[in-house]
Amino acid sequence: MSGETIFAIASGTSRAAIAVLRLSGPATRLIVKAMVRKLPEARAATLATFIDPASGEAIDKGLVIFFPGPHSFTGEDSAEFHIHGGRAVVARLIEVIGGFPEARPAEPGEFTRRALLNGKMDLAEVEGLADLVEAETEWQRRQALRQLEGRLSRQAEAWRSALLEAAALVEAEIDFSDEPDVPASTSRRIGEILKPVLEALRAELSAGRAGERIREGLVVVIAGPPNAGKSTLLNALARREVAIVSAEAGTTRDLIEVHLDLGGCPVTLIDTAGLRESVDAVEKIGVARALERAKAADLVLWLSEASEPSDVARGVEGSEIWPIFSKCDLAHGRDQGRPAALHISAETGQNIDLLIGRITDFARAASGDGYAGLITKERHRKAFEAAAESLTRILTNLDAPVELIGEDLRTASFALQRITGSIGVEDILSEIFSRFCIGK
Ligand SMILES: Nc1nc2c(ncn2[C@@H]2O[C@H](COP(=O)(O)OP(=O)(O)OP(=O)(O)O)[C@@H](O)[C@H]2O)c(=O)[nH]1
Ligand SMILES: [K+]
Ligand SMILES: [Mg+2]
Repeated sequence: MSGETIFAIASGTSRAAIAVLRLSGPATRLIVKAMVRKLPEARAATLATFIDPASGEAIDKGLVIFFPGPHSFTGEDSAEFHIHGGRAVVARLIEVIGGFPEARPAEPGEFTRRALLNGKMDLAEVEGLADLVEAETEWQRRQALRQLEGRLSRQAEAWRSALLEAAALVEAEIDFSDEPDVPASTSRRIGEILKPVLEALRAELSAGRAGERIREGLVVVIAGPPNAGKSTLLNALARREVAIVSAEAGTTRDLIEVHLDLGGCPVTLIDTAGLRESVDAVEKIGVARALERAKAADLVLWLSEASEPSDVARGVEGSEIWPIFSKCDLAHGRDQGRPAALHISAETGQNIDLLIGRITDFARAASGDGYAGLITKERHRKAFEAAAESLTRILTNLDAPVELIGEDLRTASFALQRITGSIGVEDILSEIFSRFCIGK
């Protein structure tokens, strides 16, 4: 694989002042030299005229940076061309580089894949990088950067070396002792080594899904009867006209999503079709989708007009549901005496900021107030749980036969190794790299 030299525009496809083309692989030196006449100093941004080696014609003037392997992102020779971002410039450069028989366009995430294969990054760090590229809020950015910088990896490795230390004691017993039982001093020492690891694992697991919530964002669904003002509320919360509003019941059919950043906390707000028994085939589908999303939501804003009997959350039991009364600017909306619920008007803006404040508080609490623990994905949690389970078994029965202790140590160690990807990662790799963009 590393016999091939790959290239891609790493700066996205939209028009911009500057575009960055990335190149990595053994033919990098040859291509750079051919295009700027001489190999530039390593790792220094160098002004150069890029030429088409076939005709000698200038393509553009810009910066070239050469990163000799192994001290590069991918671990192999690589380079960046910073060119003007015009479509014709980019197209010509791609054409010329693609004309080298040694070079081919990169697959999504292929630069990072090479970094992983060349040991420049481990799996948890790659996940952090993918999350950083996708981060939309400050909390997501910070969490992703911590993982990219190796915080999760280092901790998993530290725990694993403690397990190896315990395993060495167990091995010594198996090799050198004829006794079926572990001497008390050895099992005490094993307990001393493993107890803090188990406690730390349990502390991490006690944060629930906070890290995953930060990564994925909280889902808040606006649901309720037709014409309650759901789409109007979505627009008010998003502060732009996202959904169509009309006096006609049954306006919204599809799910309409907006991404909000509530104090750093990512929230996906979803407007849905008004819930009613409909004979219209399309509206029926809309109602079914609305119910499905509401059931899976972290929070449902159940909106209805104060003048109407509130038919709270039919069919969405199970989620956290807040009854909210709309159109409180209308006279009949006010005198209903429903103090428990929030009365809002998207028309006048009454209590909209209060509602945003409450959703923000809910979202922040549900995602652990910014969370700074290690678990950001279900697979991390599964691995921690598996390790904790094996360690619990050992610590509750330190007098067990050494072979059993050894077996549990191996299981725990494997679980932790899956975090950094030193074993059993093929299934996870394709999932991760399918999310990467071209040029990363
Ligand atoms: N007076 C007043 N009218 C409102 C308010 N919110 C919405 N409306 C009106 O109520 C009507 C229905 O609003 P929509 O936002 O389309 O209601 P919806 O719940 O999305 O309706 P469906 O998508 O059809 O289920 C429109 O005519 C809005 O202008 C409000 O706070 N005050
Ligand atoms: K409507
Ligand atoms: Mg609507």
